[in-house]
Amino acid sequence: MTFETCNLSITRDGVPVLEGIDLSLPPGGITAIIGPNGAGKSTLLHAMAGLLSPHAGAVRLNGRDLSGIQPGERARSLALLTQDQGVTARLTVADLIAFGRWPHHQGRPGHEDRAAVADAIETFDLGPLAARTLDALSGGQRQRAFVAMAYAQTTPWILLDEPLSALDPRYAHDIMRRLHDLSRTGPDARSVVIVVHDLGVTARFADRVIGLKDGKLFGAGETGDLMTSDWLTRLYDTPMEVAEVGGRKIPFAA
Ligand SMILES: Nc1ncnc2c1ncn2[C@@H]1O[C@H](COP(=O)(O)OP(=O)(O)OP(=O)(O)O)[C@@H](O)[C@H]1O
Repeated sequence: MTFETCNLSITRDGVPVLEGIDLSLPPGGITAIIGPNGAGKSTLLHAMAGLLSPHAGAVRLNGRDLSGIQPGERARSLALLTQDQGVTARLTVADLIAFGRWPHHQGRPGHEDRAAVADAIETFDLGPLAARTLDALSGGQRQRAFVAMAYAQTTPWILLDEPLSALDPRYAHDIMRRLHDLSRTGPDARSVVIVVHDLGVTARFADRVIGLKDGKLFGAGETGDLMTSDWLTRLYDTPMEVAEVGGRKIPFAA
């Protein structure tokens, strides 16, 4: 199942924020969307999820225009985790994750739904926290629960808008490692698209990178090919270096 944007342009409040974005994402692996603040990363993710209608161009899932896919089928094809989920803090972790199954059961959960919730709780190591309410979790634990909710939707595509913000390195790496594992496990592998600011995490875990700048596609390709000081310096308009430590590339602002 490929995800494409064809000459995608998005206007918000009459102002163009994305222009002529052409992308083709193959299934599997992690794709990181990076770029300066205000470049249009969240806008692109929301457009890919069908929450913003294109001003021009199209988003295509497996060759089909997203606008022609019914909401139920869309919800079974892709899960979007936005920055502001707006759910009540009194919800338990297990209820939150079960909530993600709604498009599948519409209020009448069955065996498959319960199995998906149990799998998400196990995959994201949330067993000891399952009965806790969201307001009784640390920021990192809460983020993990939200990512698990997206995972429990068992969609081929998982779109995550800055799920690592406010996480310390241990939690950030923990979530990325889990996403990395589930994006390459055979026929059930999920395809993950993630908006991220942490370039260290990107260099380490992303298979592909999409760079956005001023609402335009700055570049897209294999992470190893793009993570160079020259490309990052031009993307961020600030001097960037890429150090190599223990065989790993570590980008940083010089
Ligand atoms: N709801 C909205 N209404 C109008 N304009 C918006 C809205 N949301 C975002 N924008 C504008 O669209 C542009 C792109 O914003 P977007 O949030 O997609 O960027 P971003 O790359 O995700 O930024 P950041 O890294 O700061 O989160 C910005 O100029 C922003 O002001």
